[in-house]
Amino acid sequence: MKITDIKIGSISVPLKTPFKTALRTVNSVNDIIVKIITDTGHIGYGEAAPTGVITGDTAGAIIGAIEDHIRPAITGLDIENLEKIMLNLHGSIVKNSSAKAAVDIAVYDLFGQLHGAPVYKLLGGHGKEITTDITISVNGPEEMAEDSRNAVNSGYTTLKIKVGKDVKKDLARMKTIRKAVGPHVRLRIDANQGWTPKEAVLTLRKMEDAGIEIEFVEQPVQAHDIDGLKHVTDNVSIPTLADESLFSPMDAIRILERRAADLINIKLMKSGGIHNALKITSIAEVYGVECMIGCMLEAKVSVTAAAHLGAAKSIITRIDLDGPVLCSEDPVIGGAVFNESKIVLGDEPGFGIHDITGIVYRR
Ligand SMILES: C[C@H](N)C(=O)N[C@@H](CCC(=O)O)C(=O)O
Ligand SMILES: [Mg+2]
Repeated sequence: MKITDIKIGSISVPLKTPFKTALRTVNSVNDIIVKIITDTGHIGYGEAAPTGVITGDTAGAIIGAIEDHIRPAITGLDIENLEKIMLNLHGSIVKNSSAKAAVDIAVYDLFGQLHGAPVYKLLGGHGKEITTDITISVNGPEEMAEDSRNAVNSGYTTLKIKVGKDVKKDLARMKTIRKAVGPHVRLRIDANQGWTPKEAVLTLRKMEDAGIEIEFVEQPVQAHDIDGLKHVTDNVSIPTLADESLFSPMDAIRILERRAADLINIKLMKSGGIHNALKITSIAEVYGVECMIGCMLEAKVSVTAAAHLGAAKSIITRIDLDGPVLCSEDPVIGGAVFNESKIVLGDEPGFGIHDITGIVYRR
């Protein structure tokens, strides 16, 4: 099963409601799709999310990285030799983790098809059903409380609350939401780098003092500020989780060796795909640190791939794969079934993706 071509296209899917974080406001998922074609007629699908404010990757840069660097480096290689493909993929260009993720996902889709098995079984096979949280966008306290109540009524037992925009309002946001949903709903918060280390400690301590139970705080401070992240970790009881600070396996070693965070968030768009994400899970196992598997604003191709990884590895104990349920349409035929908080993986080989509607390929 040799790679003969990589086609590149794009999809645009409107969101149900605007997605708002401390970093950006978005109304639709506009992602790059790759389709790897083999000499045996098999097709592997992948997806890249151009999340410039987090990865630095834009749509144009993703297309350029694949066309000018990745495609020439892996065309002609046999899917049987996954190791060689991954060496060439990751050696073809530095950074560009989203472009690498899209191609890595499509290659794993083909690897599963080659072996006649769903990818989660090839990666460890821990389980085939997982439960995701849902994100509550950052807005005024009352609007967030209403969104939280609606999510709980739809069956979500864990909410990921976006904060970090206008620090003075964050305590009010959390008090109002906790009151609205009651004591039994799990609340995790994501500041998306919106606080200084001092603001983070002060705000989180106020939340602790107010008796607001919080599962963990995600990325309280700027991505590069590992000292600041450690300062928060050392000075509040709420566990911290590194997101934007941790892209690569080397980042994982640096953060875990210093005990700068209590938990880590793996995203295929940051790690450059499953190959490196597996290295991060192994590092986390060595340090005994549990992981979350997360996503950017992504549609069902790449989130299905992330779900297979999340289902395969027992060190991944938390799931933030709500991209597809935030979308108002699903252009992907096949893949995992996303039914609100429940994600069920199929038994078809690879990722079980059959087609994507409304896609325009470049060549
Ligand atoms: C969509 C997911 N729940 C999420 O919040 N992901 C990111 C932000 C993604 C984006 O801006 O596209 C996160 O920070 O965890
Ligand atoms: Mg985050």
